Amino acid sequence: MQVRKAAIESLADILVRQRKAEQAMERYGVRLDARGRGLLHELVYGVLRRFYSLEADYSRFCRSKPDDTARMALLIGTYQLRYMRVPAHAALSETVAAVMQSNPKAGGFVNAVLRRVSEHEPPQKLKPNQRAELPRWIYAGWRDAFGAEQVTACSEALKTVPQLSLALFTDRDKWLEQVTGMGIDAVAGELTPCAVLLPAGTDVTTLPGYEEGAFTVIDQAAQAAVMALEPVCRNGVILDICAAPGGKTAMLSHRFPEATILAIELNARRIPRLNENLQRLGCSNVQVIQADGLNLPLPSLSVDALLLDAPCSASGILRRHPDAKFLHDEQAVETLAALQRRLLSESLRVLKPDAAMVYAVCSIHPQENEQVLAESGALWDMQRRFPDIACDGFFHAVRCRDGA
Ligand SMILES: C[S@@+](CC[C@H](N)C(=O)[O-])C[C@H]1O[C@@H](n2cnc3c(N)ncnc32)[C@H](O)[C@@H]1O
Repeated sequence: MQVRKAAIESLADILVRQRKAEQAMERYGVRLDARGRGLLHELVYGVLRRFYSLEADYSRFCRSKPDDTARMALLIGTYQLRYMRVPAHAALSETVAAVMQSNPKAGGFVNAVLRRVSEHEPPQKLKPNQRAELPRWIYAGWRDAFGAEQVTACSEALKTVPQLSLALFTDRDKWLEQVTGMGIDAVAGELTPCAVLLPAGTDVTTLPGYEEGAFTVIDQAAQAAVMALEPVCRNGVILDICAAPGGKTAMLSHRFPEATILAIELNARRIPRLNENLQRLGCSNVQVIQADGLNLPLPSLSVDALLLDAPCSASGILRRHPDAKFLHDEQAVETLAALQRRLLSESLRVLKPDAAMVYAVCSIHPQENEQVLAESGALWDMQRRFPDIACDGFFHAVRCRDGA
């Protein structure tokens, strides 16, 4: 019951107060043991991944509009009935007991609605966005930009629990041999020469080489953006703008050991973790600088290569962060796109004329992709990867030298 109560409170934080899932679960799951936290994660992320069909499911049986607490309880109750192996009577009684702790009056209503859910099949008729488990505006935007078939393929991938994706800094074949010898199901990723995929839920700290910094956790589509940065001259300066928590910084550091990497991060609270990660991963050629990417502390035409991994709406990584569906709306995407354009313009200012540059975002909205680059005055070789089982959705673009 305590786990369901924490799930109701976490979901209210995310869906009503627009807080991030990780922060909400940290707050309400603090008194739970490891097993309880695992169940809390499953309930909260499961509901966020399947929100639209769950809502359509229980709403059929509501005669009045549930208040926020009852709504969260109905979501987790319906999720357990449809997707978990919890016996129906336990799902009902535990969820009702949890909601009664915060709102005793809602118990009878939640009980009655969940009972009816348990007695019926899921609804056959769902709107396209409900079937895709996407907000209407994302569904419509992607359908118009990429076609209905592509949205269906993306949405199926976004409903899944992602595998663990690593970038290895050591010999991949040898490492894979060692890990598979331990009975762990690991395979090489296809998008980069250092990518490895492991089953969802694998504890990275138990893998060989963790202590020695032999790998970092980073999706292989994001790795491909780093690999797209062309080699720079020895002793060159590479700027990594928007660097924390440092997955791409670490890759840059290992890929270009003779360069100096300047890792620029605005948010002071994210810098300790960035430093810790870089230290653990043995990145001795990185200098971390707290600065605003909109006002870089560097002269014009001074850097040899640059990676701009801009803040974005995270639409490509909804399977990892399903809360992002509820944290951004169309207006927020426009605001982010305006920021991305300004970061791009400042990046271009500090680049040497013939320098290499990659623009990257973990969103696939055209507004944050090609539309950001359209007025940059440069030509770009663009790559949009749609989310699938083996990788996140991601966009990166390499500046073409002859367009610079
Ligand atoms: C997409 S994340 C970067 C992920 C990172 N590159 C990695 O691979 O681990 C975006 C980061 O940009 C930072 N950021 C946002 N606005 C910024 C700005 N104006 N200047 C520099 N960093 C900024 C955020 O604090 C956040 O850490």
